[in-house]
Amino acid sequence: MTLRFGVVGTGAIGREHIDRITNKLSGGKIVAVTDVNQESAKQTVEIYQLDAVVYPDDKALIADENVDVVLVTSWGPAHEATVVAAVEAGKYVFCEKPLATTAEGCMRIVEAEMKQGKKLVQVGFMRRYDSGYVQLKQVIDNNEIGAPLMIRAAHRNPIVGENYTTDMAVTDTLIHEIDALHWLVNDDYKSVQVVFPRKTKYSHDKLQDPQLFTIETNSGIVMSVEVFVNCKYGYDIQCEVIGEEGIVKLPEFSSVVMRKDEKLSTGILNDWKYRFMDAYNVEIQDFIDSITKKGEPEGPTSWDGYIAAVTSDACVKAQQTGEKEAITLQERPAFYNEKELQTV
Ligand SMILES: NC(=O)C1=CN([C@@H]2O[C@H](COP(=O)(O)OP(=O)(O)OC[C@H]3O[C@@H](n4cnc5c(N)ncnc54)[C@H](O)[C@@H]3O)[C@@H](O)[C@H]2O)C=CC1
Ligand SMILES: O=C1[C@@H](O)[C@H](O)[C@@H](O)[C@H](O)[C@H]1O
Repeated sequence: MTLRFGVVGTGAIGREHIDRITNKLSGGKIVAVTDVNQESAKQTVEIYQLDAVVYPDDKALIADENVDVVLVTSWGPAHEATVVAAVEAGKYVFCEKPLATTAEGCMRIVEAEMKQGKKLVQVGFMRRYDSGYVQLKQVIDNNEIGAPLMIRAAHRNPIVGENYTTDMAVTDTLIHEIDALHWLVNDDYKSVQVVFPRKTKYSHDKLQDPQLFTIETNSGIVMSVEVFVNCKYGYDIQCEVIGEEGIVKLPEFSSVVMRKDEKLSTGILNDWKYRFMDAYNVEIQDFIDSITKKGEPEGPTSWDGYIAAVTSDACVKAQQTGEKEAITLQERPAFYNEKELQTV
């Protein structure tokens, strides 16, 4: 069985996912595309030589009975309307982060999905498919370092654009740690506080950079997460979990070691695309396989999208107040408890 994808948003990551579904993965095919920029949609069909219909908007694409899956790679604020419409039409959905820009929006998706009586939606939190994170989780789940007590993490981008503002350090960037860290330790968040260290001269007026988030979980694990998006030297993701009996850390990205000019050096990547390339491949292959073999996606759910949105709202509030802000989730519906999420 081949899953037929309709893509909403043919920008950067939309095209990358189209490329991987068409040329690298198995079991999927692009049959429809749309973009508010119709030229971009048409160009995409040409560039990737797709046998796909170009639709004027997401509604027309969702209505196509040849579309089994709606791949949502438009801008964040547009996600909710497309996902709700696709779910109401009974289509599977793979939605890039954020699932919706508000917790209420995510809850509307949760409700629409529960009404359909089966899981249809997966959120693009690809770190759960990164081999380093998967190894970290196995070590923690096997109790090899005892109970986790603290996490030290860092999310560093070399540079961001002029339109990237202080809140986007949360909604665009920290959101990946928000999803990955509670998943790593099987715990829910309780509170968050933010401090702003001395600002780098490389940042602009509307961006406080770097930022340091202290997030506490219900069991008392304290997570210190740095977001630094003008770090200059490269794209760098760090995560170290300190347990009662040992410490486990993400591996460094593998690169050759060079001896030259009296120096021993190794490369650092400069872009998330390369750092998480394998994770995106595994993530989307797993999405395709779980639907074709088991009838529903098994990756991050709409409820995970909701957790991320509630936490993200609290982090943005904490940026504004400077106070410790509570992170309060509604009770998890049994619908999202059915089985443990599977990853690679
Ligand atoms: N998982 C990850 O690591 C990453 C996730 N993302 C997420 O993917 C999404 C897209 O990001 P990019 O591709 O970088 O942005 P982009 O700006 O390159 O592409 C977005 C495309 O969506 C189109 N679009 C916007 N609203 C639309 C609508 N209502 N209907 C149809 N088309 C619409 C735009 O015209 C544009 O072509 C964002 O939500 C972003 O946060 C982006 C980069 C990495
Ligand atoms: O999702 C992503 C980007 O949108 C974001 O801007 C980067 O900070 C993240 O590292 C990347 O994974």
